Amino acid sequence: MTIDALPVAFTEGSTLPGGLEARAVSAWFGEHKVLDRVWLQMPAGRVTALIGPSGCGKSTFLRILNRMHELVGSASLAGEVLLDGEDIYAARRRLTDARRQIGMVFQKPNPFPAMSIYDNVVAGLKLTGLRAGRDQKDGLVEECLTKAGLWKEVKDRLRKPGGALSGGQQQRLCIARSLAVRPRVLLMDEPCSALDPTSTRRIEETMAELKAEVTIVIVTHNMQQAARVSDRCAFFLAEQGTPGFIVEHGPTTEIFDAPRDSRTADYVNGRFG
Ligand SMILES: Nc1ncnc2c1ncn2[C@@H]1O[C@H](COP(=O)(O)OP(=O)(O)OP(=O)(O)O)[C@@H](O)[C@H]1O
Repeated sequence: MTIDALPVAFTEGSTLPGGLEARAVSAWFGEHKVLDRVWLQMPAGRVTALIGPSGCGKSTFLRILNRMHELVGSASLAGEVLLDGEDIYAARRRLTDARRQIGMVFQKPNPFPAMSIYDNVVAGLKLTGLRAGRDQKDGLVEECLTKAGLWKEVKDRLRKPGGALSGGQQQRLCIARSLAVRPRVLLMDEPCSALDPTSTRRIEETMAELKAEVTIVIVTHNMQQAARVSDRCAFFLAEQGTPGFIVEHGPTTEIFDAPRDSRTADYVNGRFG
């Protein structure tokens, strides 16, 4: 497939692609059950934040959403993950398709340090089997670095190594790299926890701009960040050694201002976790 065959942007008023839905997702590491029947809709065009205390299964759930959980030898899961209504775990679906359609940005920026900024952005094309000519690549690099809010800072040094950028710039480079294969969904696992407040703000602005064309699901421990960036929130909890589950989910304003469950109120107000 060539890069041109992939969708670029969506016209206003159209049904946005990129809706993600978890149905009765449970997860195990060996015999240890860490998630119990999680149901969650993550609508297209929205930022969904996964919040909850350490160890309640947020990262595991995020990794299930793009089939990274199965990379761990002892890991197993049950349930379905639907992307635009189709189960990404269906037997006929290829692993590489799920990973291309559902990208991931990690806690610690992980560009290829010796590779140039330019080559970092286009690195995913080869891995996912997409072909692009030189001009297409040039256009793609500018487009993705612009969307990631990095173009102006790096346009005159695209051949410099990715590892020479600041931590915040490296994280935006990783976002640009994820965007280059035109994902429908971007998963972000605590993407700002290693960054200073200014870099954090830049990433949050980038998320606000991106969400119209890429569905975003973010794990964050920072309640102010969840309140600032997300449209919807899901509160996970694992009580006394039991597997993680969702206590409640809904519009972010409701979760923060009028939660139905007292445990949610305690968590978002910093009384535990
Ligand atoms: N590779 C692994 N092997 C075995 N157990 C694991 C593995 N990864 C996570 N776990 C366990 O799964 C449970 C959920 O972990 P997970 O990292 O998903 O939680 P989390 O809510 O994201 O935590 P944190 O907020 O601290 O990142 C924990 O009990 C953890 O110890």
